[in-house]
Amino acid sequence: MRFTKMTSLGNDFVFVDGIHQNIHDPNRLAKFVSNRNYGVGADGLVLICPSQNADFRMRIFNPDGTEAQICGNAIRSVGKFVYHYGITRKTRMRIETIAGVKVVTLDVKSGKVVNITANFGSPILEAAKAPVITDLEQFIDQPVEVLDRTFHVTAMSLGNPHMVAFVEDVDHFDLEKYGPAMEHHPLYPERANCEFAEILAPDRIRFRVWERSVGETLACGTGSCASVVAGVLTGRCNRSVDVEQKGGVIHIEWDECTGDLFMTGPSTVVFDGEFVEGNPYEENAPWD
Ligand SMILES: N[C@H](CCC[C@H](N)C(=O)O)C(=O)O
Repeated sequence: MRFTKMTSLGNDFVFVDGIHQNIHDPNRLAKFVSNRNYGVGADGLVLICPSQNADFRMRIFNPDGTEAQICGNAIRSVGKFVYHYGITRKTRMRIETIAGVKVVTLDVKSGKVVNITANFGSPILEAAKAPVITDLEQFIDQPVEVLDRTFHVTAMSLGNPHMVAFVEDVDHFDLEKYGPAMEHHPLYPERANCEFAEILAPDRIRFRVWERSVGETLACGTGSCASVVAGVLTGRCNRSVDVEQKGGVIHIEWDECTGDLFMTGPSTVVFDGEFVEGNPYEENAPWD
């Protein structure tokens, strides 16, 4: 089985072409490839599959084997992957996910994909669909007690669940302490990807993320969108924002007319390879 390692701002994934290869039990494969000691090492596994109603279908699995609905950095990387490996000549394509079909556009210069834009559509602000357990219709800037602190939280779905809290001095924020407690907070029946964000300027945000089923990652695409949406809804930022993360900067635009969220940034093909002795389906394996 061949695979490709790609990274988008340090949010790294193992990509497997499921169009030309037959992949069984991707949940288990995800645990194996993601393991940084026994496997390749990644924030998850991405399968590129044929689609009935779009150009391609993407499936994304977390390192614990659970399947997520969508991933912002991975879907942009899928756009680069299919072009880079000549699976398509299109520079604008529709990619199906559990969270719906998203349009991905490639910026190609001298045959190289330099930037990729994904349109995520509108964020889902209805609390019941975020999902958050509350009587409120929307969960915006609401006080939430976590351990010994109260955060003001905005919850939404980008296809996957997010919560955003604004903090001061995010670089010194104790993410290891509050991240897991927030991810597993009883408010979120499906848990949540948690973004702790600092406003640097109306057009510049810096955030750190504690991802559901992963922990801290260097960047999160859907989390960048969620941070800007929360910033706009609470009057903290503009609709066109550069979003800094540990792994780099991504640009987010939230279109006022259509409500669509656009994310633009790079993705790198690091290497490709072939599994030799690793057996992803081994019983009682150390990566379980
Ligand atoms: N890193 C991703 C999100 C992965 C989501 C996953 N951790 C979950 O929803 O369970 C991104 O760039 O949007």
